[in-house]
Parts: sequence; C-alpha cells; structure tokens
Amino acid sequence: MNILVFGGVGQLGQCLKKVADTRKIEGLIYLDEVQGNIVDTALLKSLFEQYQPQYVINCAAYTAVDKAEDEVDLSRLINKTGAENIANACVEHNTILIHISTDFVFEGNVPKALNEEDVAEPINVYGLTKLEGEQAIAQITNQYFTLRTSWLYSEFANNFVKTMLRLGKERDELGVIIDQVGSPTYAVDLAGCILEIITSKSDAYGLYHYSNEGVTSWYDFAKAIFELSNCPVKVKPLKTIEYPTKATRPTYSVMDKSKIKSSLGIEIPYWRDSLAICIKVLSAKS
Ligand SMILES: NC(=O)C1=CN([C@@H]2O[C@H](COP(=O)(O)OP(=O)(O)OC[C@H]3O[C@@H](n4cnc5c(N)ncnc54)[C@H](OP(=O)(O)O)[C@@H]3O)[C@@H](O)[C@H]2O)C=CC1
Ligand SMILES: Cc1cn([C@H]2C[C@H](O)[C@@H](COP(=O)(O)OP(=O)(O)O[C@H]3O[C@@H](C)C(=O)[C@@H](O)[C@H]3O)O2)c(=O)[nH]c1=O
Repeated sequence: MNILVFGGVGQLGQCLKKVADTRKIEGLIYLDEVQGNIVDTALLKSLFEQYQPQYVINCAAYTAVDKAEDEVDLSRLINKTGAENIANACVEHNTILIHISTDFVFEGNVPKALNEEDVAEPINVYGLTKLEGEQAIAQITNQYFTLRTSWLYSEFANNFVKTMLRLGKERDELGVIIDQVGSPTYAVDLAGCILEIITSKSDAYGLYHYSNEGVTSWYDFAKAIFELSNCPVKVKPLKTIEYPTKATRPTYSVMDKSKIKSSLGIEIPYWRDSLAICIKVLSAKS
C-alpha cells in the first residue's frame, strides 16, 4: 500500500514517521515542499501516476498565524488551493484523503465545547483559509477524513512547548496569556489516530474533531511545561490585550470529540499525560 504524505517533513509529518516506524507500518512516502508542492498540479499528477496511492495524508499547510494576516494570498494558495488540488487528484485516482484542519476555524467566543455541526466563523486569515480548504475538499470528494485539531506540539519542528523551553532558559521571567483556553495536542497522538484510521480501513468518512483531553490556558500550559522540565523561570499571567499580536485568536477554543470516539473508536490521552511524555523525550535529546 502506498500512502503519500504531503508536508512530510513538517511537525506532524515527522510524528507520522515516528509512529509508523514504531508500529512497523510500511508504505508511507514523506514528501517535502519541493518533492510534493501541493500548489503544483503537474507535479501532483505525476506523483499520483507514479505511486497510485491508496491514501494521501495532507499535513502541508501555511501555519504562520500572525504572518498570514499580511500574506493572505499565499496563505489561501496553500491552505485552500493546495487542499483543492489534492482532492481533485484523489478523485481521479480513487484515493482516500486524510486532511488536517484547525480549531481556529471557530470564532471561539462561547464557553462551550464545539462539535462538527457547529458553525465555523474564523476570526483570522489562517483560520479562514483553512476553513476554505475544508469546504473545497467536501465539495470535491466523498472519500475524505478531515481532522480538526488544536495547539499541536511535539519534539519536532517549531511549537509552543519548544518556544517556552527556549525562552525559559534565556529569561528570568515570562508573560503568557491566561484568558485564551483550549486543548493542547501532542502531534504524536494525532499521528497515531491518523494511522489507526488507515489500518482500521474505516469508511466512516467526514469531518472530525481531535485534540488531547482536557482544557487549559496558554499560561497554565506554560506552567506545566516548566514544572515538568524543572525550569525555575517565573511565569506571569497576561490578558490578551497585554500581549498584542497581529492575528486575533479564539478566546474559548475547545472541541467536542464525541464523534471521533464513537464513530472511529479512537481513544484520546489527557493533555498533561502526553505533555509529560514529550518533555521526557525532549530532555533525553538535550
Ligand atoms: N501547529 C499547530 O499548532 C496546529 C496545526 N494544525 C494543522 O495541522 C497540520 C500540520 O501542522 P504542522 O505539522 O504543525 O505544521 P508545520 O508548519 O510544521 O508543517 C507544515 C509543512 O507544510 C509545508 N508546506 C508549506 N507549503 C507547502 C506546499 N506548497 N507544498 C507542500 N508542503 C508545503 C511546510 O514547509 P516549510 O516549513 O518549508 O514552509 C511544512 O513542512 C496543518 O494542516 C495545520 O494547519 C492544526 C491545529 C494546530
Ligand atoms: C511566545 C508567547 C506566546 N504567547 C501567546 C500568544 C498566543 O496567544 C499563544 C500561542 O502562541 P503561538 O504563536 O505559539 O501559537 P499559535 O500560532 O497561535 O498556535 C496556533 O497555531 C495554529 C497553526 C493552530 O492551528 C492553532 O490550533 C494553534 O496551535 O501564546 C504568550 O502569551 N507569551 C509568549 O511568550
């Protein structure tokens, strides 16, 4: 079985490799931005013809949330048109598409865990272009799983955990936002979920929410990171207005995961347990 992984050297792509290697799942082909540029339709055509993939996992995305506010066209090209291009190629080759989206498709102004039926109303360019990508896929193919996830981190690439660990070493005190809450997700857990969907050969296609269990704020997340890594840095809670950013972020960004648990039988770890695993891996590396 051939499985093409676009964005194969990004954070989630590297987590997929880690989990697939551990579980001895073969056939995954990890493509970087040059080998598998999702905005290049001629390249996609030749890759699909060469590999005739049964599955495609689209981890490729424009993920710079603040920069996206100034790079609307590029963000849309990758997050919408790229997703559209992959979906078209999937239809032509009868390939099942597993696509990744985000909690940032929601406005996040209601203190309620949102399910897949809730209306998505993004408040930043990244969220909007990711929603456009989801919608394009749903219009083009029936054979897709779109997994919305949130606050991804891991031992790979750039993410909040690695940023905090770096800043914690450089500074005596840090300010972190306390009035934005959500669910951190260990990208290795998400990779495990994606591979379970493939190995189970499920045909329960559609839109799903997946994050780790539990809810926290960026401030509490940072505190947990420093506690688990024995870093003595002082963390000061900040309100969103005290930490201005180019993009507006959702205030309450929690997703209801009932559907993925009941329809696909996925078990989900608690965010703090997964964070402890990631911190252990990172400390063994350093
Ligand atoms: N990171 C997070 O906190 C969250 C991420 N997500 C979603 O999860 C998915 C995986 O994210 P993550 O692994 O963290 O993101 P990364 O930014 O680590 O990886 C994305 C990869 O896509 C590559 N890429 C960019 N443009 C193209 C292109 N035109 N063709 C092919 N590849 C391209 C990037 O390459 P390069 O770096 O060279 O530009 C990068 O390697 C994305 O869909 C993202 O939207 C959802 C919720 C949270
Ligand atoms: C570095 C830093 C960030 N923050 C805040 C800013 C922001 O509100 C929050 C997280 O900042 P980051 O820029 O690391 O994360 P951000 O890019 O906002 O993370 C998002 O990325 C995209 C791709 C997603 O899809 C989302 O689910 C989410 O994970 O923490 C502080 O308060 N203090 C700090 O020192």
